[in-house]
Amino acid sequence: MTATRGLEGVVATTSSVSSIIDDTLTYVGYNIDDLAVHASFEEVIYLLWHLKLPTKQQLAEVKQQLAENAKIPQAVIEHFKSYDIDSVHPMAALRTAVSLLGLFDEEADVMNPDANYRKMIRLQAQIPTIVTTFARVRKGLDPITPRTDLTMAANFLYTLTGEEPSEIAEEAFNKALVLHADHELNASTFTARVCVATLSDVYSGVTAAIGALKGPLHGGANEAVMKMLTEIGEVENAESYIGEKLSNKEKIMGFGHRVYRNGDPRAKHLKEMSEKLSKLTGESKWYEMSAKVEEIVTSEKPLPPNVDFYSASVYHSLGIDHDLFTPIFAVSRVSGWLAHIREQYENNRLIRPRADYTGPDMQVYVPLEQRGK
Ligand SMILES: CC(=O)SCCNC(=O)CCNC(=O)[C@H](O)C(C)(C)COP(=O)(O)OP(=O)(O)OC[C@H]1O[C@@H](n2cnc3c(N)ncnc32)[C@H](O)[C@@H]1OP(=O)(O)O
Ligand SMILES: O=C([O-])CC(=O)C(=O)O
Repeated sequence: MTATRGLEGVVATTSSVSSIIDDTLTYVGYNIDDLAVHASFEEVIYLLWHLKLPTKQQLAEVKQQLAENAKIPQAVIEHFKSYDIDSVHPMAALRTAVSLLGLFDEEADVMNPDANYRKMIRLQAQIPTIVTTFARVRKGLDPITPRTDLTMAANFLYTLTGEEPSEIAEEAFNKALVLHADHELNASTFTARVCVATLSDVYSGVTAAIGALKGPLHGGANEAVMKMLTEIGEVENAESYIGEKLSNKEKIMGFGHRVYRNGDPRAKHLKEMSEKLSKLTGESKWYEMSAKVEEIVTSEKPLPPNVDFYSASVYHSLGIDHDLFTPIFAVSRVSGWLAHIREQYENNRLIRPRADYTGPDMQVYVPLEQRGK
């Protein structure tokens, strides 16, 4: 048995949800470039869960179901007030809150497809509310109940800030949600599938996935990109900052990808949005600095930007706190996790690979009292 480090190139499942072939990303066969320009996030949710685009009526129904289920239990809000909220990363809070949600769901362990679908709606609807409620509670502000007449993109920004977003802010946020929704067998989706393949419940699968998304080699990279841009500070510092990192063999956050070789097709849409928004806010330096970093990195190494790189300046321009960037990734990606969880249940087999043992062999047991200090 020989191990493939990081399972690179290993095909671990079949899936009809999304594909990456020759650097082209599709959701159920629809090119991400079309979806980014034309689709609402709600349409994408329906597409990923039903493997077809909704009719007008189906879209209206799913929107209504999501809107009606967006309120979170008061106990989750009280829970946010029960610890030192300023010392907690919102991804850790989200991971725990989603697990907690499961305790208030009478159907948490009911495993039939209809009950699972109702849980999918509840999780998709409530995760955005958890994120914005956490963000407000830690600022000493009252949580805002989501409105039933707003899109999911608008509702997120509304429940975060208390103000209805501008058209351009809603458009940018919707596009970000569409672009992050699913991505074949990425680390967090794989985690979700491994978890539910034991026939564990949907809440366990999503909680596990949030834990995997949190890391800076995956979803956590968008916050790390913003940290880097903040450290660079001004466009003219980019050259020396990046040069030093590269010569120290340090990773540049937001660059590189396990699957894409010629670039992440999502990045150009976020780059365009980043430029548009940073001009609009009069703070063009974040876009300019990002573009400069891209120019420097790509001239040194064959490492194009990934989805996390320009999403950082997009969210910053929308006035969002930097540590909420990865939770926003989860707000979108939960749609993909749930689609994969559903697919896993439909054709389940336990996921249990092998390890190539490299530890010591033929050891002789020494009694405790003979082992020295
Ligand atoms: C939504 C997402 O999850 S997108 C990815 C988000 N993560 C990041 O942006 C973090 C930065 N990027 C990375 O760490 C990597 O490119 C990953 C994790 C995305 C992909 O990793 P892998 O396919 O395992 O590549 P691996 O880490 O083995 O790197 C291969 C080589 O490229 C280099 N490399 C890869 N990414 C980078 C980077 N961002 N900056 C500098 N060098 C890099 C590595 O140092 C390594 O060089 P070596 O062969 O000389 O040792
Ligand atoms: O697919 C991956 O490895 C990471 C990624 O880009 C994503 O999850 O969107």
